[in-house]
Amino acid sequence: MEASLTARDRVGIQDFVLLDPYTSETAFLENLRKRFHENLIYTYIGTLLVSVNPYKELDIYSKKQMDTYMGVNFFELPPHIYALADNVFRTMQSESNNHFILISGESGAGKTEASKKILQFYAVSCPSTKLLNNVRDRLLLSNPVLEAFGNAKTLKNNNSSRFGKYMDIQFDHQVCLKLSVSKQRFRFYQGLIKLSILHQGGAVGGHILSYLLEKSRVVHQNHGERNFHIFYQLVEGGEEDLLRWLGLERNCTKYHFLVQVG
Ligand SMILES: Nc1ncnc2c1ncn2[C@@H]1O[C@H](COP(=O)(O)OP(=O)(O)OP(=O)(O)O)[C@@H](O)[C@H]1O
Repeated sequence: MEASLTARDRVGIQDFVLLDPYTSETAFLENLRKRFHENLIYTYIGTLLVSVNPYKELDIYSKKQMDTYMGVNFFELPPHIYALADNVFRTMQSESNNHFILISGESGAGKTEASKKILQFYAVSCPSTKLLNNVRDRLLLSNPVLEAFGNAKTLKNNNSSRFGKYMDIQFDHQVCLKLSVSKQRFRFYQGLIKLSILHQGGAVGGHILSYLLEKSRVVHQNHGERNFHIFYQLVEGGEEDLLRWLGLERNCTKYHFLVQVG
């Protein structure tokens, strides 16, 4: 596997545990900056993964990349969220106990995207049966719906999650994957992914629980922020019959609660 590491992958230090001086915040940030300039957004601190939001599409989430990280020892390849996801999954299987992935960071740091990348990785790498694919598809496809009703533009993030989310997928006879994304106050947000082994077998099902929805946003948005996406999607994209039935006009500016944007 060493052969697949390029000179670019070796920019800076891949694992902060090896950073010298390891207590220096300046050296820490300089290492992150150096790697970020090469579009290397991931760096380890041991088994912890530090991610810097690139705010642009990087070609690092392809099926090929997923295949590369499947079943490979954690430190053999450059740091990646797929390496972390794969490591947790395999450790869970070998140890037959529960594991968690905790995702935290400030608003706009990329937590929601990270949790989606992990789900996408499991969707490809986990054992597949017809029933399991059904559960997997529902979980993945529910994201746009949940984001429509629970996400909004804020000053820090155009697609900020304004609610907490708990997801639970049970894989038939093999594993049970639990995903919990909880929203905390003061614009700090944490995601928790729990993986737990069930008895050996096929897909069982799953459920999603949402909580702590920022309901006040419906009637009040701070300067420069917006209401939940769904209102704009409805007014701009709803079918004529539906809008007529709801007594709505196709013009967001007609509605006070949708135009509090500065
Ligand atoms: N790995 C990534 N690659 C490319 N763009 C990314 C990545 N992660 C995040 N982004 C960009 O940053 C934006 C904000 O990320 P995200 O919504 O995941 O932040 P968040 O930490 O969940 O924020 P909040 O707490 O406000 O919900 C995304 O809409 C996307 O445009």
